[in-house]
Amino acid sequence: MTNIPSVDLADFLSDDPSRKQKFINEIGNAYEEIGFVALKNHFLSDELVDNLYGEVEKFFQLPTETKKGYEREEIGGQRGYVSFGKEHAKGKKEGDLKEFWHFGQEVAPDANIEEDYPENVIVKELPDFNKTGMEAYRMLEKTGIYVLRALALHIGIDEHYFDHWASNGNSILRPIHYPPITSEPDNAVRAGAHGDINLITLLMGASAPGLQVQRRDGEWLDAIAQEDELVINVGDMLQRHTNNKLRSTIHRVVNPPRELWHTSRYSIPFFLHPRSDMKLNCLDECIDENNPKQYDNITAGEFLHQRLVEIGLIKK
Ligand SMILES: O=C(O)CCC(=O)C(=O)O
Ligand SMILES: [Fe+2]
Repeated sequence: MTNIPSVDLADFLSDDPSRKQKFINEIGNAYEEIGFVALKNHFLSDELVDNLYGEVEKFFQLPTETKKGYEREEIGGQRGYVSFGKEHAKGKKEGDLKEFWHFGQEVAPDANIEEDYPENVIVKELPDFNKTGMEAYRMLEKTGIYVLRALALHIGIDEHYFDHWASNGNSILRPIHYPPITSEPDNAVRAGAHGDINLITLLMGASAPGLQVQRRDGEWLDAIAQEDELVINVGDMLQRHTNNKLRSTIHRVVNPPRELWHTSRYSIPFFLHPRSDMKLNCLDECIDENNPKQYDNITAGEFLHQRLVEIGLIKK
């Protein structure tokens, strides 16, 4: 049982226009309401997911000193390792009870892209870590672009509008380790209530309990997906661009009950970001008399910078 609607990407990819439209309606309605769906028939194979989890668990088991050697504070942790407790939800002072890794975009040399992304950090101890991470990155990016096509049709803009912005975008794959809890955490939680920064998030790992999403009436619901489903939600950039038509739902990861404190939790979100020069200005299609323009104009790059300061990864 899950509290979030389940949708099937095979419907969108079908030759049957009514199945394609069914997918568009289901995901569009879900994103105007709860802001989350569980998606099956994405492009990640079970084998790739298993391999990635294997590599990620091995990485987080490395000695703390080794992991810290992969930390890149000068780029706000946008690549490599970010230590336990460093990131906090916007507006909260206690750090989240998590450590994580960031894989970023790798643009083909002939892609003719001006954007200059920081280099990925290579883990020397684990020969397959980076290769496996980037394979998953590609499959999640591909899945995400199809989801954005469905959303473009739902909004009433060209199906391929987002393709240019999302391909070679500033997306991040973030394997997270929430370690066992060893003492009373007071106000700290595994992940404090937040909205994601980016356009959409594709999450592997919501088959393990902990993730909760906030309904419009304030109620918190457990978001549990099937093993083979990705949980996909709208982030603040897309909410802003669609003038609140699509909802970036607040979510959090709660601490387990005391008898499970000794267990780790792993999850792997893919934060699909556009290129930094994408204008997030509210789309004309989403503005009318009843819903006037709610946000000032801003680019994705400017918005990201603001938020990285607000969550403690960049010092002003
Ligand atoms: O660990 C999870 O299930 C969700 C993590 C999350 O919401 C995030 O990193 O933005
Ligand atoms: Fe999140």
